[in-house]
Amino acid sequence: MGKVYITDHPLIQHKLTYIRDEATKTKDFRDLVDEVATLMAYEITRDLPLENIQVRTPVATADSRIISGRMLGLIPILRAGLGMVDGILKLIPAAKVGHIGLYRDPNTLQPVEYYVKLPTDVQERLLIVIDPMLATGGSANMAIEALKKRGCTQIKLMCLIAAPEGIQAVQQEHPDIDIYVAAIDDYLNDHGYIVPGLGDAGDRLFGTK
Ligand SMILES: O=P(O)(O)OC[C@H]1O[C@H](OP(=O)(O)OP(=O)(O)O)[C@H](O)[C@@H]1O
Ligand SMILES: O=c1cc[nH]c(=O)[nH]1
Ligand SMILES: [Mg+2]
Repeated sequence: MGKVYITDHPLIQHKLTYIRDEATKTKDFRDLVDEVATLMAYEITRDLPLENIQVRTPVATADSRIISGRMLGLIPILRAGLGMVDGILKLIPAAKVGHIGLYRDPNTLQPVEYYVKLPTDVQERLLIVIDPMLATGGSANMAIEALKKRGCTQIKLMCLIAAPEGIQAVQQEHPDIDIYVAAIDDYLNDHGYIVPGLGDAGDRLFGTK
């Protein structure tokens, strides 16, 4: 079974409070999501392998370490996942970015795929699927499935807020996937929104409501 990591660093929790606050306006919301994504990237890359190298300092030769040729790929689920991409790229600028466009049908709550564009070498990369919200888990499951269908085997999932239902759905369908979240909330309401959550992440990021 994949593990669930709650990134409960005080800075992340502090910023998440203002992300949730309905009084937080679009610009601040976007900046905060960007900052939390950077902080979560620090946690999600914790197990990257290192290799020893020597580097010449102005004084002497230092036995030192660098990340061992691990190629990463960021896979934001459109739209809301886009809000976390730049924050992660600040720490991992060499990562390539693939996009999976999904929207959730408001009546059935089922995800509908409308766009997929991935790096050509996506199968060789360690992939981080990014979406602020893991609600029913339908969108994350469809995105992970789209990657597996194309031969990808190393996949992690990063979300800001998850519902218990979403975590369970991903664990059931993709038991090999580790999930990183800043918070696990209480439940889903009748409209499939996470309670207490933060509302509609895409609308709050892009000011579309
Ligand atoms: O776990 P689920 O029940 O599938 O719900 C989560 C999805 O819903 C939201 O996207 P939305 O459909 O609102 O699209 P948007 O990002 O374009 O607003 C969110 O960003 C997730 O992708
Ligand atoms: O609470 C939710 C659930 C799905 N999508 C969102 O943006 N928010
Ligand atoms: Mg939305």
